[in-house]
Amino acid sequence: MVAQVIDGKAFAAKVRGQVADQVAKLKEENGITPGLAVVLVGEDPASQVYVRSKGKMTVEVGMNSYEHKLDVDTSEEDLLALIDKLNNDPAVHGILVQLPLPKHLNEDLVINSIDPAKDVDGFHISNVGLLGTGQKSMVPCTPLGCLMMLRDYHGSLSGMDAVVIGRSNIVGKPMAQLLLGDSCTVTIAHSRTKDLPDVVRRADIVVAAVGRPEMVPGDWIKEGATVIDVGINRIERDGKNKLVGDVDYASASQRAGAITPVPGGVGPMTIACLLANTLTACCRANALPEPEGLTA
Ligand SMILES: NC(=O)C1=CN([C@@H]2O[C@H](COP(=O)(O)OP(=O)(O)OC[C@H]3O[C@@H](n4cnc5c(N)ncnc54)[C@H](OP(=O)(O)O)[C@@H]3O)[C@@H](O)[C@H]2O)C=CC1
Ligand SMILES: Nc1nc(=O)c2c([nH]1)NC[C@@H]1CN(c3ccc(C(=O)N[C@@H](CCC(=O)O)C(=O)O)cc3)C=[N+]21
Repeated sequence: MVAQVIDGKAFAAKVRGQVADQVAKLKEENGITPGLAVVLVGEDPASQVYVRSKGKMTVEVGMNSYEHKLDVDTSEEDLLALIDKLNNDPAVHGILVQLPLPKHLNEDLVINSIDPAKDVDGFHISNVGLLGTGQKSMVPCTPLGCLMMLRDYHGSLSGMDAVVIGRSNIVGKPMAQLLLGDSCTVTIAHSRTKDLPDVVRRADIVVAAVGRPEMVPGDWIKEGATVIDVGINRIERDGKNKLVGDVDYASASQRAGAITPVPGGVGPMTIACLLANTLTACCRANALPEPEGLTA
């Protein structure tokens, strides 16, 4: 079997188009422009690339983008003061603090100081709790993007066996919650999982969020399964820098029914969902109806 490629890049462009339409409507009918503030501490090159790309796409859909670049040795006090300012700024509907933060900053403390209503990453404990109890929340962008692609491809996910490899707070755990919410039978695998190949072989849906280049080979994939590859790994091959996922695409695409590529799969959907979340936050802040099809 040769897998159908799930084109995250094209899907993301469609989602951004929907967001742009809604933003135009908000401006015209309500005189409101959604605003997204992105905070970057330090000069990690990969983070700088993402932040630039987020800023560009924010402006492209008609939103205001506020970038705050702080020195690598910024104190916790100063960072918290900035977040407080953004929490109280009515022009800012979404706040994203780029992770990882430099070691001297307490990530949990920083994230939990963001107003949950503006927490477009969905990382605040209050949003995590709301998601876990099936209540309306801000849903983390990467898992939301994966869910949108799965729903688009399958329609209903009800009753499917899903295996999520990885249990991080930003991808694995919220992904598992969303799949459970769509009535999958969910297994969360991690570095201590016994017989990982056998666990993965049972899955109708495999979501790989590990951070290990091409660690999932094709022969772990059940014939016809859907594979969502979250991994973003930079490697050197044949003297060239390459971006590869956590799944060995060449072999997995010979067995899967559908698969997301890297690049051009989950990554672009993450940014599209960040914009969708900012729009949702803006609508909620103004007691306006929420955009349809852009939330979980
Ligand atoms: N496309 C996108 O938009 C995004 C992509 N990413 C990418 O996704 C990947 C995962 O990110 P993130 O969740 O933040 O990573 P973390 O490092 O926080 O988590 C990795 C998880 O993988 C598990 N793991 C590690 N080694 C193995 C192994 N050999 N077998 C099984 N499980 C293992 C770990 O288990 P344990 O808990 O036991 O240590 C952990 O739960 C990275 O490549 C990252 O770059 C991340 C965010 C967004
Ligand atoms: N607070 C916070 N929220 C995040 O959502 C967050 C974060 N911190 N820290 C880093 C990770 C990673 N992440 C990606 C976003 C887009 C692509 C993306 O667009 N990737 C392109 C390729 C980009 C390239 O060429 O480097 C693709 O896969 O096609 C990848 C990764 C968001 N993250």
